Amino acid sequence: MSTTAQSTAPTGRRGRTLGPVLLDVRGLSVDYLTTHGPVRACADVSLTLRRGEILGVAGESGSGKSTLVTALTRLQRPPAVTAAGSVEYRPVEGEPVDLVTLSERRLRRLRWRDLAIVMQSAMDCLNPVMRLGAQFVDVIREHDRSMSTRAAKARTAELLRMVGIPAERAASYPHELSGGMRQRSLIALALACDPALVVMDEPTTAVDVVMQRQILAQLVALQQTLHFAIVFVTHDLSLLLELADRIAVMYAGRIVEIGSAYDIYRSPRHPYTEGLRTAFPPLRAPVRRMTGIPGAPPDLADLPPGCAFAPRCRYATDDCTTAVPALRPVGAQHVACVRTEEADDAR
Ligand SMILES: Nc1ncnc2c1ncn2[C@@H]1O[C@H](COP(=O)(O)OP(=O)(O)OP(=O)(O)O)[C@@H](O)[C@H]1O
Repeated sequence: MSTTAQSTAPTGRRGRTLGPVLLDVRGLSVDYLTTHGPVRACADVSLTLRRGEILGVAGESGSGKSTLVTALTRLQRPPAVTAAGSVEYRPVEGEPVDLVTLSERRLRRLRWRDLAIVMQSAMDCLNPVMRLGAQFVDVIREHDRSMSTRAAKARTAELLRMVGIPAERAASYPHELSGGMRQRSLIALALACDPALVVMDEPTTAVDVVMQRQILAQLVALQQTLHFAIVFVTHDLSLLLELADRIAVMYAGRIVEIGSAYDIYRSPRHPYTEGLRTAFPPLRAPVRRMTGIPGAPPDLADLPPGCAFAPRCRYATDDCTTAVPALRPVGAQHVACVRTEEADDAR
């Protein structure tokens, strides 16, 4: 059965009006084909993303966040294969397309111009032997052949300035920039062709906390001006509580809770979300002792029966081991837990 988590809310945080649905993901499953058989790292994920919305994806290391977003953008590499599901992308003009089955040629046309991705490590994405500006000009001109090199250079300067990098740094090689500048230049590059969707996989893990906050503040400001949608992946729930309109929490390859950042902050309904929230308290919350979630995430090749979180869950009973719980509406969120109501009483 497909687990569905639709957003019907027309407004996001800060009272922003969200546009129509941009991405409609249905029953997406991704397997890693290993010598011991397939390992499902993304299981039956369904979600929608609206124009201008920021969706955060949170979860511990190994929960399947990167697998999900690389499958969304069709950037997964063997041994990963999309085993089931669809990713419907609805452009402003033209018919919706399923990114899972779209031809490589049509997909190439969508990249950068419709969907752009910012990965964890700028060094893996930037060409080390090419000056920064030349890399921008290449991307800009590949998608707009009518633009002169001169105009593309002017656009590069504008993009760099947008993220607080002096335009003359276009002449630098990536290794001549600080880590923060490299990450910011990747964000600028992602915005080069004015995409409707930017997917970001831990885009600030390589920089220190102060730089991280600066980059995120800049990102929010840009997003409010340019209105692109963001799927933002991180293990740090506190960061998403500040940034995202909605948050999807992943555990063992599944979405276990999805809801508005406000609701997830105020009243997490899945015991795993509750644990994550305690492990990553909101930045502005009073200081208190941080506690991790006891135990470790399961081996995806050897999942426990029923709810994969049950062995670590303080509310678990035998009921939890009979079947994988489906996402269901609980209050304002969707939660995959059969014990939510009982856990609420115990909280
Ligand atoms: N190349 C691979 N071969 C086999 N299994 C893999 C491979 N890459 C990932 N996996 C499996 O997929 C799971 C999810 O990995 P993924 O990188 O999507 O998690 P993540 O939540 O993004 O973690 P992180 O925060 O560490 O990047 C891993 O725990 C592992 O079991």
